[in-house]
Amino acid sequence: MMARTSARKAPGKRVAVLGAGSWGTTFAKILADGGADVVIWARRPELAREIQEAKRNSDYLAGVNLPLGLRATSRLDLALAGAEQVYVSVPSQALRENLKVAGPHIHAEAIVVSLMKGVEKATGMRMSEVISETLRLDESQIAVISGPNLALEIAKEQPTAAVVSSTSLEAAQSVASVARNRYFHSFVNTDVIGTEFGGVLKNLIAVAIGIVDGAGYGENTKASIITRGLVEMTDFAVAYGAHPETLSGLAGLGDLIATSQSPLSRNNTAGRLLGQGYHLSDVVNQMQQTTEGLASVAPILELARAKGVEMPIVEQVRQVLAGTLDPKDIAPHLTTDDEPQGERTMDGQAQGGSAVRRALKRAFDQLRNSGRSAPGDRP
Ligand SMILES: NC(=O)C1=CN([C@@H]2O[C@H](COP(=O)(O)OP(=O)(O)OC[C@H]3O[C@@H](n4cnc5c(N)ncnc54)[C@H](O)[C@@H]3O)[C@@H](O)[C@H]2O)C=CC1
Ligand SMILES: O=C(CO)COP(=O)(O)O
Repeated sequence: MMARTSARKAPGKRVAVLGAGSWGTTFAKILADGGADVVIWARRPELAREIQEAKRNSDYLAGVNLPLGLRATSRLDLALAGAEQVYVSVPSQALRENLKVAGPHIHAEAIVVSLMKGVEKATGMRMSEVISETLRLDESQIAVISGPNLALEIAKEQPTAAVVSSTSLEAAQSVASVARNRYFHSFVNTDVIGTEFGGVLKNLIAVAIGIVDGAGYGENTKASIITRGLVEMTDFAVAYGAHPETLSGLAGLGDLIATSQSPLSRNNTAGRLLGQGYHLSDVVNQMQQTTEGLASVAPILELARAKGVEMPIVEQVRQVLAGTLDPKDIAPHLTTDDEPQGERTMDGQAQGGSAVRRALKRAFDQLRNSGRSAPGDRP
């Protein structure tokens, strides 16, 4: 008689997810559905218990069944023991304090992956920079993931894609091979700056879209802000060393479209409430989940000033937040009146700003000289 071969699958890579909010929990599901052995850390023991025992997270993902193999704990040491990859999804302003506690339990060779889309208010640092500074890891141990990824849609297994970025292509590919399943596809690139800033900046434009929506403007206004917003995003990111192509990819335009159009977006929702005339304090009280865009406006404008980048839309978001601009006046003033009209008034990314033009020229020169394919999202 022929021996039956065992159908049991080899255990997947052991990974940890820190943060059991809507994105952390959804990402844990993505990883577990892709075959990884996942332990998620929740701050609150009762939430860890609910995920562990009922395979539910009713506060953040009502009605979603989580994978049976997903484990949860409120103990960082248990979540991180043996984890080869650590995915972090806490509010950006809380990253540093969380890493200080988690750091000693993270394996020396683990890859730490940021799922977050904010900058640290006090320092203006990107999340990968905070990870690098706090954990003192080699660059090849840090990756970020960004893209059009509204948590609830993905938790319902609606197909989408994202970009895994690391300065080490090998690290990006290693993460992408784990963060991938039948409904979630991970592309890779090595432009960490562009990928991270794409996620941060689209939040600000989504707040602007929400504001004009709430103020009663229609599709032309929103399309104008999305398009000009992309120019601001690209100008800014390129000034900090990003490839312009990244901003036209999933982590830039892709996420901008998803976030600007969806009522599931907290940034868009917060903007809409501001546009309807609610004060910032009321909006903050009403938002029960992380709304990164509200905290990012001030540090991003400061970083923009440091590089001489003009961001008229983001500047007007700041004024609405400060209560010094009536939401009805945010559009269609896509440029300020008291500044000279220069190349900003030209349309199209190639003419949108001198930083973009310089970067495009640099990229084309490099391509001509190297004969390699353009940087960007790769399968
Ligand atoms: N929700 C989404 O659709 C997506 C969110 N993101 C990003 O993921 C990050 C996390 O967002 P969400 O999971 O949506 O937020 P959330 O508000 O749903 O969850 C945040 C989680 O962090 C935990 N946490 C740990 N330390 C904390 C502290 N000191 N203060 C407050 N909360 C603390 C909370 O308990 C909670 O479980 C953000 O940077 C967001 O931009 C990225 C892609 C999609
Ligand atoms: O980043 C997101 C979608 O890609 C989620 O957007 P919000 O944080 O605005 O909900």
